[in-house]
Amino acid sequence: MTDTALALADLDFDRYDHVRPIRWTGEALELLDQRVLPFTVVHESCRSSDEVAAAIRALVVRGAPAIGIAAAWGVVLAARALPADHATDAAAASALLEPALQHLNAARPTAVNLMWALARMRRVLATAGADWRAALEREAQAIEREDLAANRRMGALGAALIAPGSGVLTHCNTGSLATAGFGTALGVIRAGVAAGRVARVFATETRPWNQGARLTVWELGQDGIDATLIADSAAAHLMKTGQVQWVVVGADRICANGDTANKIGTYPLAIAARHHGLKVMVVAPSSTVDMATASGDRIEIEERDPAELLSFRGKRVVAEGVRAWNPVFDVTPHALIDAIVTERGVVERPDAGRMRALFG
Ligand SMILES: CSC[C@H]1O[C@H](OP(=O)(O)O)[C@H](O)[C@@H]1O
Repeated sequence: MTDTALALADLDFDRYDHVRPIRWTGEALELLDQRVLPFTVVHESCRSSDEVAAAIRALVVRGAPAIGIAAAWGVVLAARALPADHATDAAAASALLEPALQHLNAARPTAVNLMWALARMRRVLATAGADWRAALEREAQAIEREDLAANRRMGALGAALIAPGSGVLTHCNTGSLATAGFGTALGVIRAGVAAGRVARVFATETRPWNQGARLTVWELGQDGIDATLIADSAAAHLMKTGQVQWVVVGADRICANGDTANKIGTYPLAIAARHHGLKVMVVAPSSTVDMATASGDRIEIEERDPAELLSFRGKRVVAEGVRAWNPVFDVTPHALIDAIVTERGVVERPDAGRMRALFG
């Protein structure tokens, strides 16, 4: 039974939301450039859907929910770029905007939140009246608002699973930087710390892009939450010491049977956790659940430029002529996951039947 007494009634959410990756100004989409955090805080201003697609592709904005939100605003920018007299109704606009939506959709292949957000914007175009431009803006605002509410609820639900005095290991960045705020797995950690259940936080560096080393420990530090950084390769050794009881991670796509695609390195963490008797919690909003994909072997795993492995901040760190392979996600089988926490509820020991019971 999941205790929702951790409904965070007394949690000061503003204390936990210092960074916001996305800000709509009414004219442009301001994106916190995560490529240069934590030492440089600079925003990239996107004034077209193509600029948003390029920013998603380049990881200016990253994190499954955040790229869905950014893409939704990209559709708003594309609509604003249509000459006022050019598309008089939603049907005409839908046809004219489709190339922009397809370009946004192609920015990154693994996080289903991107496709989910664009499908919501298409539904608006298919049903809106003469005020379709305003309807698109309202939908992008709703997607962002719903994500923040989902993260706060998941924080409560996930923290309730963690016994007081526990240690938690997290991977990649799943915080305010990857969402509309508060975070998914980091939201559970924030709630767990606030509720006195999480006593120790460890974060992996998360090679090669170092989301953990550059983003997670910085983001938690903004909240005054003490986190210990470890090398990815130290995770199993840490588990052996008994300092952690949970591995808590996010997701980019959760399949109909509970198989979960997440940042590369999640799969070996789950294997090591099972070997050492730790539990694995996946935390993601229902916008990350893809019931149309039966199992993890059908997920397209993004492979990025090998230069992300061969160089660091533009400086080559490997001898010339060396080849690299750079898949940036892997799939954790549902059998290695103890709980999938969503805003609709918790699926414990996920399998196809238990996923269907919650997601239909
Ligand atoms: C709540 S973020 C979910 C997910 O997205 C991250 O990937 P990336 O940094 O490449 O966008 C990572 O896999 C997180 O767990």
